[in-house]
Amino acid sequence: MRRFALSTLRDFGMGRRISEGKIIEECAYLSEEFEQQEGKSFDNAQTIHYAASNIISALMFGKRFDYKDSDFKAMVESEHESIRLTGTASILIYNTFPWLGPFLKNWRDLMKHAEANRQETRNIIADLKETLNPEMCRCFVDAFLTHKLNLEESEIKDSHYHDDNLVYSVRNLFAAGTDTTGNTLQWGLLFMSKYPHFQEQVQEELSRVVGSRQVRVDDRKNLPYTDAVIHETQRLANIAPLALPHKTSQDVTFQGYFIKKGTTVFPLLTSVLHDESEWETPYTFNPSHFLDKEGKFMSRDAFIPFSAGRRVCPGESLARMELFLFFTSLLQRFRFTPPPGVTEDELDLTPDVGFTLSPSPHELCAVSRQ
Ligand code: HEM
Repeated sequence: MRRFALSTLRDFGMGRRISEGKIIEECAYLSEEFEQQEGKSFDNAQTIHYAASNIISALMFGKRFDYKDSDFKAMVESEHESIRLTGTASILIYNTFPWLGPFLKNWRDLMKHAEANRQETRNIIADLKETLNPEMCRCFVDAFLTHKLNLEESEIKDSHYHDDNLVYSVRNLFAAGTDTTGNTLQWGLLFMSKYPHFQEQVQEELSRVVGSRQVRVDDRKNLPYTDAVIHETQRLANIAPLALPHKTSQDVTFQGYFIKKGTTVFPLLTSVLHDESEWETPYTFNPSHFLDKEGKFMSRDAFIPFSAGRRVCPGESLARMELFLFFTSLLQRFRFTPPPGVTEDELDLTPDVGFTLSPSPHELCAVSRQ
């Protein structure tokens, strides 16, 4: 999937087309939803996932969805549930003994969610096919279909560009791009509520450097403290602890261990992101991990939440742009606090374990700063 999906993304120009503007527009919708809570405590998980999902939707389908659209909500929630199920013990056992699948409730639920999501994707693709104009590419689906038409006209057979692969690619990108960014942003707001002195420093820097205007990607270089807080959020939250399974393409000896060609390998990102020999306080939220003595931003080799090498996350630059703009826009507008009657110490950082790590269900207040 990776090779042709990436070349389609390149044809479509992921970085260029999903402009900063689209994310900024989504920041406004997200802030509006938060504003409507009038400072009362609420669970921000769904709204944040809808916002992240809309960026992928704009890329895949050329449009965003209303947060109240029931088909869209069902699709995002079903994707979230699928990722949770993928990390359950029974599905991990199924991965080793696939014949067990039909006997496992989680496997049957996972298949149900997967089929529902594929069907919803087929419906959206059918609408886009009806209005396809090869001269005017609106989105990833258009780029894929146009490439497919060109191959058919040149009578090239056996290509990867067929309908099933389009559905699977869209689903993979949708799943990979929603929960990851959404969970990270949720962690960021939870850390800010738990550690208000870090939140105040971010807000002080934002007020001093940007003021009340909209933050732009270009501002990042002038916001070292905020950048460090976002990096530290990704490091400590460690939302993709197992990355994705890889397979060795040849026999290899690694740190004295022989690994046979064709062995499935999980690159444990936790072992790097929480490595005691790399980080001064590996288990504590500490933005200084990314700041030098003069307070300038400092990158670290052991910061690999997007993994590394040839299979590094292809959505990294998009995700980094999203995290920066969503996080700064929200902190400019709101102060995040625990619900009334709950102390900062009582905010629980135990993750909800699925294939990704999301914060356990919780509520926060978003108190308007204006
Ligand atoms: C905070 C956000 C994100 C994090 C932490 C993250 C992290 C990762 C990691 C660790 C992997 C596994 C790499 C490996 O195999 O070693 C991965 C793969 C992937 N990511 Fe992301 N990701 C994020 C956002 C995104 C976004 C926004 C997209 C969508 C454009 C995306 C698309 C993908 C895809 C398609 C793969 C699979 C690539 C393959 O099969 O080789 N990710 N991501």
